[in-house]
Amino acid sequence: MIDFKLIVQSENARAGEFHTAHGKITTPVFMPVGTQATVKALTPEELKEVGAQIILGNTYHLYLRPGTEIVGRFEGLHRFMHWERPILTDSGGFQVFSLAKLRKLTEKGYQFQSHIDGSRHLFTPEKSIEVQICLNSDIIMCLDQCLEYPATHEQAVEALELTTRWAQRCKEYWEAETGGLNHLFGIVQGGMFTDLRQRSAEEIMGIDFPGYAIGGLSVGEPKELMMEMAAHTLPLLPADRPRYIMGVGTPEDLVELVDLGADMFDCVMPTRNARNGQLFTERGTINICNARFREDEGPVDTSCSCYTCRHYSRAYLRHLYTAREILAYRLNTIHNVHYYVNLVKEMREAILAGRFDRFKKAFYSKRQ
Ligand SMILES: CC(C)(C)OC(=O)NCc1c[nH]c2nc(N)[nH]c(=O)c12
Ligand SMILES: [Zn+2]
Repeated sequence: MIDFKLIVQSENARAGEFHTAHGKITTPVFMPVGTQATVKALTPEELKEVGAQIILGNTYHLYLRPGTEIVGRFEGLHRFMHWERPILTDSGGFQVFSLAKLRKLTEKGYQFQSHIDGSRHLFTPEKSIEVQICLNSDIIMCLDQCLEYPATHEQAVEALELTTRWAQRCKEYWEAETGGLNHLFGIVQGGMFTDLRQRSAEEIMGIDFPGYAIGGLSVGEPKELMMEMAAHTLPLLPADRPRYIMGVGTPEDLVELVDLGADMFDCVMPTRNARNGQLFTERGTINICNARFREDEGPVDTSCSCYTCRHYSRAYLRHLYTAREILAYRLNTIHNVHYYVNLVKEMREAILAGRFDRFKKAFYSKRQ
């Protein structure tokens, strides 16, 4: 079982820690996304330097390419990609829907055609767990049905009921196959309906998992609706287990959700926006290609201690980006991932010091 320890709770914000087969994780934690066994543009050494504790991989992508046979040769992802710290793998559900062609959802699982070579596959809950065990990831996710937005109450009921039946199948297969080498997290769905979020949470908790994720958010709904669903669902989850909000979010989202009691986050924003020239600072985001940075000798953010901010000016980063130089993507990504990892680290420190409210006020006051 998981040894999640709550170190302090101020209001709803929590600081905790738990162990995995590849080391300890302190929460709140941000997980950089490394979909195809790499956090794009960074080496594992650079990831460590920016403070990443754990990264996310995607079962759907790695199953299709390079495939479990090759990753299995290296006894899993860690040796294959030279990352010795924890890895969380997503189960493939929502990737099938956002990437695969000609996909069909049946009781058995997802039927789909690979977006790479058109080959046909059936991804069942058991198959997803089998692949994640082969990847040797430290936290594995149930195969769920992530519902698009908007959806009717009826559609949300169907999706949460399937998600519950699949969660049961995932747990049974996981118990038979590993019995605890890794942590299997359940995923709560229920669309944008508080009654269904409640029902999904109760059904998933009824199966009992080491940790719980809230899925189906940041699917295009208004921000206040996302926050309403999170605010309703988070307190329902057991206090002694990690709570993971999937695919979220902006820096503001992370501050709000930690305040509501969330512990774990993953999001493509820091890495994807870095490649689009959008950089995060304590005053908000900047687009580095903007002409106003042409002669700016200052760092991206004067309060940032990352490698990029210690050695390079905005003028140079703007030059690299407008010239589409490869180094632009690397330096931008180092800064953005450091920003996100550092933000949750500062929140943890504030919670431990009993001054999270002051932290939150200061966070917003700088972003006027
Ligand atoms: C559409 C985007 C990616 C913006 O957001 C979501 O889909 N957000 C929800 C989400 C992200 N990752 C998930 N993994 C799984 N298993 N299930 C989910 O619901 C999700
Ligand atoms: Zn920086």
